[in-house]
Amino acid sequence: MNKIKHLLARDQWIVPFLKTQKSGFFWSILLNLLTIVAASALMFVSGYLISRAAQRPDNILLIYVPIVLTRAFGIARPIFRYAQRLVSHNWVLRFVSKSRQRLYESVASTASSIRGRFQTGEVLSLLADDLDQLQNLYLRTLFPLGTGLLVYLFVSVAVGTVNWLFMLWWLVMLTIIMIIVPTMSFLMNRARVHKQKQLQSQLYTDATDAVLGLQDWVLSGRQKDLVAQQGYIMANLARTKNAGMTFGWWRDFVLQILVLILVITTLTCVGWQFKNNHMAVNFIAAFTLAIFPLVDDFIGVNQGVSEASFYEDSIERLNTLPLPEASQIKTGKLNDTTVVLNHVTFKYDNKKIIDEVDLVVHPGEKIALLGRSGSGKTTLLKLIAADIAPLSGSITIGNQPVSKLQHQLSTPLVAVLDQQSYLFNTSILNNVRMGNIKATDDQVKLAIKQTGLQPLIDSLPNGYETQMQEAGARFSGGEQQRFALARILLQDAPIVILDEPTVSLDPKTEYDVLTQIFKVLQNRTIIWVTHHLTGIDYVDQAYFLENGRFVLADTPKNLRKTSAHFQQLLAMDGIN
Ligand SMILES: Nc1ncnc2c1ncn2[C@@H]1O[C@H](COP(=O)(O)OP(=O)(O)OP(=O)(O)O)[C@@H](O)[C@H]1O
Repeated sequence: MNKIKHLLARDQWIVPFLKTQKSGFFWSILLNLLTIVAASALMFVSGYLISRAAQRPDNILLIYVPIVLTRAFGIARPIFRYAQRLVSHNWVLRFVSKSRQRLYESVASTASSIRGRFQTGEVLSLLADDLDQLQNLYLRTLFPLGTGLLVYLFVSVAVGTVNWLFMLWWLVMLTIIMIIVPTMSFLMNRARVHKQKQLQSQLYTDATDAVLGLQDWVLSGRQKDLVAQQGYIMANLARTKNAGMTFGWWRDFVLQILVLILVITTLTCVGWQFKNNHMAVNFIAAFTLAIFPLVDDFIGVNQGVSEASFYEDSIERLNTLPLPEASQIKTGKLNDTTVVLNHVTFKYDNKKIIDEVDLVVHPGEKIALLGRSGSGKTTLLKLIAADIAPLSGSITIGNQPVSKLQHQLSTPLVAVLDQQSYLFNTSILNNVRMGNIKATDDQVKLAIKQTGLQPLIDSLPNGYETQMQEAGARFSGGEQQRFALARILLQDAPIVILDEPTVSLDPKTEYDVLTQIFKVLQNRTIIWVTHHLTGIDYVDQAYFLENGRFVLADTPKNLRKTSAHFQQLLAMDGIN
């Protein structure tokens, strides 16, 4: 329980939404209460009517009024139920829609840092599973719990009007049914729920891993091992779920017994209370029958509270995500786009990756970052893109800290073209338009033309409407990168980061794509990480990074003359 309190105290997903959407929550609980009251009243009046109709009526009104009331409550109950469903589902769908949007923003705006902390499967699990859990938190736990507490008060007062001793008995029984049993079942169920969530998450992670590495499994002839591995987790998950269902069955059975005790004692007590009153005898069946509609609510509260452990983990995991800064107010455009790194240091797990680096990149300047694998090139890019923050030193663009800037501008400041462009199974136009969804068809077509793709488009029977197929499989690697470049053109970001965008291409295509990139981005700042020297003459400065420090920096022209290392690399790449 302390854990839940602690979680809710620093929660950024549930509590803020509840605070802004109080009225919907209130109406849902009120309508739920009215539904239960109408159902209970219907049974009460029906019980009275059945008993009363067995006696000779002194006055026809004694029969007629209950008949009208039975009709009224019979109609009111489904109406309240329907209205409650509308309000609660509308409320919850709004929550899910807002949360999904926030989750996507959070993942998109800090993709690199998320990639460092979560595996792809975990992110999928967050998207698919945890938000569904939170949807259930409202529908299955918070709404029934809110109504349950109101019913608790309402019934106690109603019973108190008949007999205060009997009210005490009801209070004891309701406390057991609505507080003690749910709390116990929550505590008993917790470990199992935790295990189920872990298995579910592992299933997502392993399945993602398996899909990404499917080719390797097939090539190594270990398909059976793959199936066995997944099967083992699935069987384990199914066992845990079955255990949960058995637990739920027993809990509901105990509840039914408790309700039965309540019904029998009510029957006895009401019978005793009215034993000397010929007229009031008719209320015995009425009081007893009125209890049954309450049972659904009692059981609902119990189920909801038992499942609360599911939400615990989901809330915790969602709260470990960074806040989506993209939703902050966006203002203006930056005039000066000089990038300045001043004594920047960065560590991963106490290992210094970037060590007191200084760098100035002027607007429109093109630089290349070279160095051995693991020397810190990508880390430097992430620092400039504000995906990670330096341990010490500062990174500014136009004299403003990059961490604040990236999300405050109305147009993106930094665009990234990396090794693998993300293309989707939709038309060419739609894929490129993702760079700027406000772009007109003509602007998208112009961007595609600038990247040298017009002859390809002209050769396709469906032209711009050609479907790219999953991950852009319809096109070659070089063509895919050109489409990604067209997106960047639409983005209009003054600084473009190139993280080995041509690494998977053959030398000729690599050179052609790089030529196109530097041609169409000639007015923008380019920071390019590369291992190859193909296209190196397009940059103004080349920086060599070693152990997190620049060990060499000059124009390619000078390096050709002065650096034996550079000459060696040129020779390795077959460049004169
Ligand atoms: N999320 C991370 N957590 C811990 N260590 C990391 C993380 N990302 C990178 N590193 C480590 O930081 C060092 C620098 O990594 P980085 O990706 O910046 O190198 P790189 O020069 O871009 O390498 P490559 O050319 O192979 O892409 C490496 O030793 C790497 O193992």
